[in-house]
Amino acid sequence: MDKFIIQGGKKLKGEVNISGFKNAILGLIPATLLANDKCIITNVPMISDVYILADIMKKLGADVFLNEKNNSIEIDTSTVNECKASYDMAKSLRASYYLLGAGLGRFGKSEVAYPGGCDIGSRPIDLHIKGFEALGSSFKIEHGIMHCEADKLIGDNIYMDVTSVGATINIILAGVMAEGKTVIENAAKEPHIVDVANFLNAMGADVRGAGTDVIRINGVKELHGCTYSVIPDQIEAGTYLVAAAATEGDVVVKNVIPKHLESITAKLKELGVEITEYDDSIRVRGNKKLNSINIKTLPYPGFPTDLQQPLSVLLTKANGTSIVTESIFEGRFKYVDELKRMGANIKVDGRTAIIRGATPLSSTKITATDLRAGAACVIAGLMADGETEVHNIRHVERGYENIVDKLKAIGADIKKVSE
Ligand SMILES: CC(=O)N[C@H]1[C@@H](OP(=O)(O)OP(=O)(O)OC[C@H]2O[C@@H](n3ccc(=O)[nH]c3=O)[C@H](O)[C@@H]2O)O[C@H](CO)[C@@H](O)[C@@H]1O
Ligand SMILES: C=C(OP(=O)(O)O)C(=O)O
Repeated sequence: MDKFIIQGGKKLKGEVNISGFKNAILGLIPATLLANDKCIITNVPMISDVYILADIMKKLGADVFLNEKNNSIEIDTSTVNECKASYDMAKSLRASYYLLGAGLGRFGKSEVAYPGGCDIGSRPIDLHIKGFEALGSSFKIEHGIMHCEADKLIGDNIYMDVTSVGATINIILAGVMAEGKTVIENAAKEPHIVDVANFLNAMGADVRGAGTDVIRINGVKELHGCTYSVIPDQIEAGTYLVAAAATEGDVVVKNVIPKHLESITAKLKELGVEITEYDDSIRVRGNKKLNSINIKTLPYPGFPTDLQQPLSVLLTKANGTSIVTESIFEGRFKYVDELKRMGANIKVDGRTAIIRGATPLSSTKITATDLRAGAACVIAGLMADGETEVHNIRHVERGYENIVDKLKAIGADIKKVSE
């Protein structure tokens, strides 16, 4: 098991380059199954979730070449004849459920073990199933394996009563080669949905309206390979913006789409952090005195649940009481116990955390309970006096490419060591 050792109190300064979006590439890789051809994807983040998904594609029979040097992946799925992912293949990541929709779209049949992923609360898939059934698929779970099967997929109108990113992507994957028109109403609008739709369109699909709450798909007979570049990771970018502010630093976060980051930059400005936006970068200058603020996580364009944990750490530095409401995942406050051990004054009541600041954080041993909780722990270590050990960093490595090198390059004192 590896851990991070961080000597806190260093102001971050310089430039950091943002990688491709984890939550987009995790949809794009399963989507390649629909092509029966070769796809080349660039700007791929080299993170453990990508390695695991690439391995699953290999086990399904695809020809996969992951090029770490130029952050690309080539996937030829013409050698795949069926879509069966066992428990051992699917258990370690949530995104394995996209194989259900992609396999159904390509073969009319998919068998995928119930997915794993971060322990951040219940992660139902009823809306995914509702969508597949509307397109004509049957569904059953046997011995932990989900089975979908359709003689023929036929487009339909699907209304989602809860806005779900995963279900929106999965229904698009199943619907692109369905006969006729599929309409998804109350669709999620996250940038990664637009990225998956753009990728599928580059493969010859006809998906319109992604990024709005009505997505219209005109089914096509077949898809072909393409070359495509993943959008920048707005959650990684938001994490570095917060880390810079938390250390009262001065950092330019490069290779971002500022529009995707509006909900976080607006909150940072409200806190009293100086933000300057350029075409594809954002400069953040921290401030010693911060105002307390309230945040509520919401589907895009609201404040993202994935940045709730990193931003909450910064709120321990703000004067007064900040209230954080987590409306997407009920289990996303586990990191609070770690912060309390560092001296934070935080009370959690159900889906709300009340953070009283400003409280300095003092270093100790802390443990990442999930991916973004891990990012929060790293930021806490950067803020604290003395040496902080962050354990269970495999969670962090699921979603942050080269985090140690990137932080070191902007002045952090952080290293990864084996326990
Ligand atoms: C809306 C939202 O912020 N989604 C986030 C969610 O996507 P992810 O796709 O994991 O989660 P969903 O968007 O599907 O879930 C949103 C909400 O819908 C509910 N739900 C979902 C599916 C379903 O079939 N039934 C159901 O009731 C969930 O319990 C949750 O409360 O986690 C990802 C990784 O952290 C983030 O990148 C996404 O931005
Ligand atoms: C929880 C996350 O990832 P996943 O849904 O892949 O578990 C995340 O990206 O914050």
